[in-house]
Order: sequence, then C-alpha cells, then structure tokens
Amino acid sequence: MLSWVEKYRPKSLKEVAGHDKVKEKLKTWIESYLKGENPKPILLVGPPGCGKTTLAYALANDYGFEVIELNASDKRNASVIKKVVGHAATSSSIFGKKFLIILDEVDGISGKEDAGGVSELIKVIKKAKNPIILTANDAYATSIRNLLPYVEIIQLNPVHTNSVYKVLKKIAEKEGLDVDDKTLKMIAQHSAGDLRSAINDLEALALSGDLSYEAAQKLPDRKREANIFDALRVILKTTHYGIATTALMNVDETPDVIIEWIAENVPKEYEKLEEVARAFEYLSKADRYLGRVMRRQNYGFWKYATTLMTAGVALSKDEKYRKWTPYSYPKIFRLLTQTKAEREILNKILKKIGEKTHTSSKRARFDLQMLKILAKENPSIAADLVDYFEIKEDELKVLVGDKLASEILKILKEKKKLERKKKKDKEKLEKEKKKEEKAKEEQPQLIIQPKEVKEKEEIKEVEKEVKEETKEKIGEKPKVEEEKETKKEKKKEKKKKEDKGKQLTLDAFFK
Ligand SMILES: Nc1ncnc2c1ncn2[C@@H]1O[C@H](COP(=O)(O)OP(=O)(O)OP(=O)(O)O)[C@@H](O)[C@H]1O
Repeated sequence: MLSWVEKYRPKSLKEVAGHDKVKEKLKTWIESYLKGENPKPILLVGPPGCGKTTLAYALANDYGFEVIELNASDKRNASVIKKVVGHAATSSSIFGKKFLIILDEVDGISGKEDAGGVSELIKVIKKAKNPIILTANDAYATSIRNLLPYVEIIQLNPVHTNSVYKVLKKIAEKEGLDVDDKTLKMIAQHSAGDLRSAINDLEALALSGDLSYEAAQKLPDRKREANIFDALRVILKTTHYGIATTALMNVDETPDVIIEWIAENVPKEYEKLEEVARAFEYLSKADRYLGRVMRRQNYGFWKYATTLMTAGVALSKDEKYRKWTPYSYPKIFRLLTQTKAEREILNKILKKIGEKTHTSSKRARFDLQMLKILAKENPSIAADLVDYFEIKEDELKVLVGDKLASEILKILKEKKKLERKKKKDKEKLEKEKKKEEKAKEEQPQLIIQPKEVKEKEEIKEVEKEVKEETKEKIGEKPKVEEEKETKKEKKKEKKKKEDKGKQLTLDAFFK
C-alpha cells in the first residue's frame, strides 16, 4: 500500500502547491530545450519536503519526458555517472523518446564510493544534449562547489501554510476523513512548510483514529523539531559518510538526546537484522563516549560520539531504502515523563537513606534494593527500617507496591501501638512508685497520737492557762509578759553601752 505522500505526489505542475515563479521558470527552461536551445542544467535548492523532486517529475510528465533518475541511494562515482547519466545526457533521443535526467541530493555526492562523481558530472553537463535537473538542500556544500558555475540555481522556499492546508484538505476529502478545518490548519502550521511532514502527520492521525484539534496540537512542531526529523532522514537514508556527518549541523539538541531519536528509528528504517545489529553496535559505542563526556566533563568526546551515531549508523545499511518511513518520537522520553513523579519519590527515599546512613546516593541505592528484598522476605524488619528512615506511605507504595506497603504499614502500626502501651505502662508504674515513696516520706506527720498522750497534753495546757490566770489575779505579771519586759530592758542597756562615746547624728538625736 502506498503511503499518502506517494499516493498524492502531484503528477502535473498544476497540482504542485505554491512555487508559482519556480514553475514558470521551469516551463521556460524546458521549452527552450524543446526549441533546440541548450540552457544550463537546473539546480533546485530548498528545504526538505518542499517539492523539489516533485517539481522535476511533474515537469517531465507535463512535457512528455521520460525520467532517468540517479538518486542518493545509488553509487554515484565517476564510472556510474559516465555509464548512466553520460549516455542518456549526450544522446539526442533514444527510440524517439525525450529524456529528463534527475539527480537527487547532489550535495551528497562525496566520499570514497562516489569518488570522482562531481567532476564526471561536470564533464557530462558540458556535453549534455538532454535536460538535467539536480536537487540539493544546501547549494553551498563544499562537495558541489565546483559544480555551481555549470548550473542555474533556483531557490525554493518552504511551502506557505495556506498552500499546505489546501493540499491537506484535498487529501482529507479524497480519503473521506471526518476532520475539521481547524485541525487541518493546525497540522499545516506545525509543518513549517514541509509538505511531506504535513501529509505524514495527517496520515498518522488518521491511522491513530484521533483527528481532533487537540491531537493535532500535540504533533511535533516541525519548526522546532524539523531539524531532528531532517537529520534522521539524512542519517537513515544516506549511505554517504560526508552527508551523514553533517546531518546534525542544524540540530539544536545535545547528542544524548539525538542518540535516542536514532535508536528509536533505526529498526523502523532498516529491514535486515544484520543492518540493525551493526547500527546498534555503533550506537552503543557512541553511548560509551557520551558516558565519558558525563563522567569526565570532557566535551571533546562528543565528536567521536556524533560521528559514530551518524556515519556509523548510516553506513550500517547495505543500500538506501526507497520507502516512506514514519519516524517517531523516542518512547524513552515519554516513559521518562510518565515515570518522573515516581523517580522523584525514589530520589527522596534515597536522600533520606543517605542522610541517615551518611552514604552516597549510589550506596543508598544499594540499601534501597535491600529494603525491597526485605519487604518481601521479612516485612517486620522492613517495617522497622521504614520507621527508621521515616519513609512515608506514598513513598513506600512506589517502592514496594500497594499491597506490600499496606502489609508493612499495618505491622508498623501494631508495633507502634505496642510501643505506646509499653510506654504508658512504664509511666504508670513509675508514677505509682513515686506516689509510694512520697507517701512513705509523709508518714511520720500523719502518725496519729495515741488517745492517752493527747489527753495528757490537753490537761497540761489547761493547767498552764489556769496558772497564768491566777497569777494575774494576785497582781503577778503573767510569765510571758514578764519575759517580754526583761528582754526589752536588756536591749536598752546594750544600746546605751554601744552609743556611749559615739558622736550622735541629727537623726539619732531625734530618736
Ligand atoms: N509543493 C508541493 N505540492 C504538493 N505536494 C507536495 C509539495 N511538496 C511536497 N509535496 C509532497 O511531499 C512529498 C515529498 O516531496 P518531494 O520529494 O518533492 O520533496 P523534496 O523537496 O524533493 O524533499 P527532499 O529534499 O527531502 O528530497 C511528495 O511526494 C508530495 O506528496
């Protein structure tokens, strides 16, 4: 089954969206050939997916030309160019047919395999009698610098969002999709002028069964991610070292992110197991260098990593696959986002363990594993550790799962209850002990005197009072008053003695 990109590839210039001026130029150019003139070959330069190859084919179709294509998957060294292009380009007509020669991605003609390719191409161009259209993403690639004087460069811009929308609308109608204009416009906006991506996105949404506006909003923004998708396409499609190594030039991502994109999509593009295995061999080597970058903070290792992950992967395939491959966003990133909360909780537990045991998080990770094993083998000890490390319920659930967590927490609750009871009992016991001791201390005061002693003492008191009263009656001073007066007299005598010979103050004088 054809992908929609192939199915809806325009057959005629009329169907090609946008590029009006370019279409006119191409028409004039081919017509001059038909008039017997010999204009320079055309070099169509533009961003991926804007329609360079499509324009060339549509032109050939409109003017009844047979196409001879030598694309990027073929070897394009001197002898191949001479054999394939040379013959076709220089023979005025074969069996009365007109030929248009198309050479894709000429900025990729480089390396050992393509040795002498560009210089042979220049030779062919000089002698060519048939029209030749070359395409390139970058006209200023060093590999084709020598070619530029022999071609006419036509620059293509990304397709305007409105034109992208119109193409999508037509496809949606033909496919009978239930999709509204708002959604189609959103897809067009995301494509940033890359019609191939826009059509691929529409097909992907239709396949997923979700053609809602929200789903379109979530599509990768090609403006931001265009570069990574382009780079992927270059790496996975090309068999040229030079092209592969420059694939990441415009990618605004770090190699540790890019490697995930490549790893995700290699098995989608490569069909032979040996190719996939070879590609992953290179990716794992690249990964080792990335690890060294992290460990040693030596960013010099990045260049080895990127060469291995681009050229290594590109050269792992036997030949270019001429098929449409829907590349996708690395699952690992989605997984990391999904597990972010979980990982944060685990880090919290690691921190707690690290603080209590005064160890690094690496060592704490080991303890965490032990805790996981203990949870299954001996939940009672695990409960003690959970208590010691102050691990909370939600944290424990993430660590050992809901079921085991509630079992451990139940044990912990029982243990705490027992502990509280023991503490209470102990406190009670201590209280009673103290009470007893206090009671012992207070006991003598509380001793109740025997009745007789008490009575005797009362009698003595009464006798004393009676005596005092009788003394008063017979003119004697009561004993207590007598004692008071003697004390006063004595004090006066003492003061007199002390004041004798002392100079009196004014204050004392008045006393
Ligand atoms: N201007 C356009 N109008 C309609 N369809 C287009 C247009 N441009 C691209 N497409 C669609 O995108 C697909 C890819 O386009 P094409 O191969 O021409 O792009 P390209 O510019 O040659 O890209 P690359 O540089 O990657 O080879 C086509 O098959 C077609 O379905």
